Amino acid sequence: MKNFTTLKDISNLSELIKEAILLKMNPFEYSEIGKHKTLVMLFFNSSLRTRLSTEKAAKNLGMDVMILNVNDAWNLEFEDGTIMNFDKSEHIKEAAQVISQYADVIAVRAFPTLTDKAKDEGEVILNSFKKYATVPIVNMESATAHPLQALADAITISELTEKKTPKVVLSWAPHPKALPQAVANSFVKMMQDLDVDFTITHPKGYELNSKITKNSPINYNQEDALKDADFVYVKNWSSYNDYGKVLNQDNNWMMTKAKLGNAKFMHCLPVRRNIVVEDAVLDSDQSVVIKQANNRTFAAQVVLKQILEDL
Ligand SMILES: CCC[C@H](NC(=O)CCC(=O)O)C(=O)O
Ligand SMILES: NC(=O)OP(=O)(O)O
Repeated sequence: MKNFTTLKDISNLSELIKEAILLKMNPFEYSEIGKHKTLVMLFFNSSLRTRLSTEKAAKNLGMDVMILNVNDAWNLEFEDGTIMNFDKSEHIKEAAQVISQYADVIAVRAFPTLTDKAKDEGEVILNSFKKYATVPIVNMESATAHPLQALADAITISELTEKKTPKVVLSWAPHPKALPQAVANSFVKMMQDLDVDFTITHPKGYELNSKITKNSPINYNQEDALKDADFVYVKNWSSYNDYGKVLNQDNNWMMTKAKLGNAKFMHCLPVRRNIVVEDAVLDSDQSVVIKQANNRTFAAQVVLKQILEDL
């Protein structure tokens, strides 16, 4: 594996999931493979799970890890040809090459603007690192994708399903802020690659990019969509078509025990209790969010292992 920036970088999903589960059973089996190799993790935005699980994954493989909150360094310019006489001190061309000298692998988190759709869809930050860095790049959530989360989600469903083809529902839920579509996008793409009966449910106006949802069924009636679900994945996202807007905060879309039926509840975390999902769900044995978050380590570890093997 060269880079891990989108789910397209996965050559064999079922094998990757199996390998991740084996790593989970014996996390230090390959603790020599990363010896004298350095992972540099760059955060343009906040994180708890991604930061800690990816560092743990790297260290399980024997890697050294350096972490930089990029906003603590110089303000970076990403446009070519800019006369840099304003608030940007360094161009990505220099920054990416310099960091590449300190790193064997660079991981980047950079959320969308949610105001400039072209810039976000163009994945300017992530693709600038891919263009100017001279080492492999790992996406720790970019403007339109969160592949490490989606891989952990797939591992979780594969481990916990009691059926060959479980019914999986992605349900929108309200949130006080405008959030990215990245997690939802990658989950949709991942479910399209798994043997699941997949449905998306959200209010009108929250359609995700149709180039991603393709022919996955969309049901505007949440209750109907949730019928007989085995896994319910809840996530808020802001409008794609009315880009970055919060059109609806209807708390009738909050996930409740009554709606959940016998399904397992999934969420990438962090989650707003009693806005996105009621306490009773999170505090029940139907919630698998803690197991799901644990699988972030092994999603990152199997990706880093495959990148290290191809260095
Ligand atoms: C893994 C999720 C990261 C991010 N979530 C948030 O920004 C939540 C922020 C909040 O609830 O204040 C998102 O929705 O993409
Ligand atoms: N799920 C996830 O990526 O969590 P963090 O934003 O805490 O990294």
